[in-house]
Amino acid sequence: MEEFFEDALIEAVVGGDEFPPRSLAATAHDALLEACDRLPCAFAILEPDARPSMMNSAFRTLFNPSVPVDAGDPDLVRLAGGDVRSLRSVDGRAWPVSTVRLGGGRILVTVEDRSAPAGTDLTERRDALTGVANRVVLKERIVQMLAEPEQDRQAALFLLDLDRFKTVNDTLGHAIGDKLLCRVVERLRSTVRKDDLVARLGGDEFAILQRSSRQPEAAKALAQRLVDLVGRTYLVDDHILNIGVSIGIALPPADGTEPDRLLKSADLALYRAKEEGRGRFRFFEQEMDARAQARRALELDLRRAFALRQFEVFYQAQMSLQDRRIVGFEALARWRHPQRGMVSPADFIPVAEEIGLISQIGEWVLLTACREAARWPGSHRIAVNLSPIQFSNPGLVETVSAALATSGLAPERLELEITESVLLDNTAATLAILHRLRTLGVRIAMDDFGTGYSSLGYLRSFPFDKVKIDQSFIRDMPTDGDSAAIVKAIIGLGVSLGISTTAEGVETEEQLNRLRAEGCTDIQGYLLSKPVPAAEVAAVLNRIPT
Ligand SMILES: Nc1nc2c(ncn2[C@@H]2O[C@H](COP(=O)(O)O[C@H]3[C@@H](O)[C@H](n4cnc5c(=O)[nH]c(N)nc54)O[C@@H]3COP(=O)(O)O)[C@@H](O)[C@H]2O)c(=O)[nH]1
Repeated sequence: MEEFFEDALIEAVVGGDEFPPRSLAATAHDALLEACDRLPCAFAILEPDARPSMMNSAFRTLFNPSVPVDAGDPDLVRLAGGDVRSLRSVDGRAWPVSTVRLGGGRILVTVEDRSAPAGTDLTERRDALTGVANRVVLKERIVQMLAEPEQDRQAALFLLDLDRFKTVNDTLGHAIGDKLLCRVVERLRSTVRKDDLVARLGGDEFAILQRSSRQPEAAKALAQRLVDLVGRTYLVDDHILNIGVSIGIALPPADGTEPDRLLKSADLALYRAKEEGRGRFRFFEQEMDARAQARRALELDLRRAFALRQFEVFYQAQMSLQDRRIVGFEALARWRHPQRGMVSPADFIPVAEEIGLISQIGEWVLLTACREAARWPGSHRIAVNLSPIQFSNPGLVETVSAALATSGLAPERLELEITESVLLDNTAATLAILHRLRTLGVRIAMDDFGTGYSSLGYLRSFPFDKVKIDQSFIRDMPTDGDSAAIVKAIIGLGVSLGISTTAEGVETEEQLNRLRAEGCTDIQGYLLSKPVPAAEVAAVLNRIPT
């Protein structure tokens, strides 16, 4: 009874296609279907009129028979009548089958591995978890499709990537993640037509080969349905889960006449869909190829940049509003490339994060900044940015500790800036790392505050030393009432929590005066100084008193 009320409450709050809540019988039914999908054989149960009333995914993948409402699948009718002992799969191969008469005139049809044609293993052709076709089958189908006469070749290749699936897996565990994947597959299957193929390529990546003569309209309609359906709420073992899907679509022959080229085009379109904010679909466009090549060239240059010593660290002053003295500097990475010129970290840091170079760059910036700051006159603080990716590196605390030891910098002079996204994933582990860093004696600042999702909760979860107010609010403060109100609220929060506040991107005296009037403790921005090379730090210190 209690469970009913809880579920009814969830239903009222969330809505979605998985509600009303599933009963125990429905859950058992799900488990049975999942078990059937995992059996090392393909099977179906035929009604007396040869209508398949149940089939596992392997059977559907191989034969794709007419759906239950349609009694007319001729192969199944012949099989039920005992006229044939084999079935032809969608790729044209004949598969020997066994039949067993069940009660009520039903027939159990099974295709087992041992009865597969020579050289073919049923379990090797489908995904073990979800039962749908695997990459091998997908490629075969693409090859077949591309070999068809042009008028029959109308198809669209979809590549799908689930949004936020990793968070579910990481926070709730793989068992829930696996169940969620099976539910996603159910929805994909329910959305496609009989002639379409659903395949799992691994992890949370899926593909659909859609057959329709109405391209691109049919692909667009299916993509819209998929984004809507996959994005609806799921209830898995009492967990309410919300994920989304990003989709890239390639249309043959324009986007590829070879399977690999077609897959690549769909992949580039998927990449663009993710780049544009996820939860959407994109068709491949030729321009994506040029961009991908430019991006590959950037990656190659970035990989070489270390060996060629093209990185530098610039420093931007931070000033106390109480006495207008410099209290510290932020270390900002710079990449000086002989042909590209000075590449902005806004452009290369995300690429470095994606290709796994960020920890190396981050460590180098940290050590360089600590070494240079240790040589400055006075005891100004040095702030260094930490990428969220660096938190998945198990040696982060040791790296910081080694940088302090090697440089001789006093720990209290080092401030590590993290963004809210660090706390988004795997919060318990991240908090443990933050506490260990704090134990070293370093300060921890929350960067770009106000741009994330649940800023207030994060401020409660860890005793930050400083909050940096994102420069977008400072820029808009004089003209936009909402930004001014947000700045005021963040400063007020800092005062109440005893955390200092640094306004980023201060460019005018007007902004400075308003920030001081509101009680902001420090500022950073072009008004004081642009980021400068190490050799010019002394000049900044001479210009602005310390
Ligand atoms: N993980 C790491 N991230 C890094 C590192 N070095 C930089 N970054 C991040 O890259 C983003 C872009 O940095 P950058 O181009 O250096 O821009 C910084 C300032 O130059 C800019 N700024 C400062 N004052 C002003 C101003 O008055 N006007 C204006 N238009 N821009 C200004 O703001 C950036 C400082 O940002 P923040 O770190 O949020 O304080 C940026 O997100 C860097 O964090 C690195 O080593 N690792």
